[in-house]
Amino acid sequence: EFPEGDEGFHTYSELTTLLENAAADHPDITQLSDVGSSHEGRTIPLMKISADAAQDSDEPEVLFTCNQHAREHLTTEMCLRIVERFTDGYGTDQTVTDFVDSREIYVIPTVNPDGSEHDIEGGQYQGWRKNRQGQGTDLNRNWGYKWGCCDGSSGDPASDTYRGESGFSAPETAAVRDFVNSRVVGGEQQLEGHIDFHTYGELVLWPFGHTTDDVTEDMTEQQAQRFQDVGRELADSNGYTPQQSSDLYVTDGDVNGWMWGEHRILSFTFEMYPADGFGLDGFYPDDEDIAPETERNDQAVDILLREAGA
Ligand SMILES: NS(=O)(=O)N[C@@H](Cc1ccccc1)C(=O)O
Ligand SMILES: [Zn+2]
Repeated sequence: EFPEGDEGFHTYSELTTLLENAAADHPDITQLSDVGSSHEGRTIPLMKISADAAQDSDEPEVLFTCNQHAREHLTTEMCLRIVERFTDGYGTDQTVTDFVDSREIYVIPTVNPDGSEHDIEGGQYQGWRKNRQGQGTDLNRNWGYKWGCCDGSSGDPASDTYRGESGFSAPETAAVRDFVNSRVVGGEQQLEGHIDFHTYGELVLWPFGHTTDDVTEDMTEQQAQRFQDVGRELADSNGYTPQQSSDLYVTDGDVNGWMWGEHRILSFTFEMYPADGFGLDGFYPDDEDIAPETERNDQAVDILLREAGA
């Protein structure tokens, strides 16, 4: 359970109930399923939001993933905000209605349910980041593009950036990989945009993380320019700072590298509130901060949905 005073955050069972209720209340525009199970056997839920959700329409698809890192609970609330806004707002909010009618929106509110539940064990924050496999794998170093290539992760199982034994050695990254791979239809990847939500630092990040080069064998100058242009527009909308992720620090095996490197999906990381300098406390904002700090990204979500159709 969350500590006293932080009841506004959703536990795994509470988020599961919220998703089930949203699907029951909006049967025509939602399809609740899952992408597989975690190391400890928890289902990793997948919520699809789209008009005629039960059909695979020929519309641009977008994915939002949250809570790769266990202690970053505000990101779970960010994904639940997206679910609630695009279900409750359908038929009343014009922008929401237009996107639900013209896109297929996929939301995974927790990629790391085991780690997230461990982090709040006994109603005390554990400061936990990784999954619960052995001493834990950092899911955001376990993706199979340039895995372990560039000193952007650790080979020490005790490290908080332990990359795992191999790319996709964690069942959680493998499950999301399998879902994204399944969206290649007729040789075409249907997903065009992705945001992976993290805390904290108030940043908009884009690939690549494994090199400080803007242009590589998998990123042309024009493609790098598009990441910069869209990244800056996203950051203008929420007041975050835009930058290539390697300008922050070098990482390898991160999700954005794989989404773009493997599938050419326009993939960003958002580091949410707070900005900086709070140490471990920065991962544990008050639940009074949930509404303002998730709504702060509504416009950015709309920008990504627009870009997916561009
Ligand atoms: N949320 S965080 O504090 O772990 N920061 C993220 C930042 C990050 C995210 C995506 C690519 C490169 C770097 C991390 O995975 O290190
Ligand atoms: Zn993170």
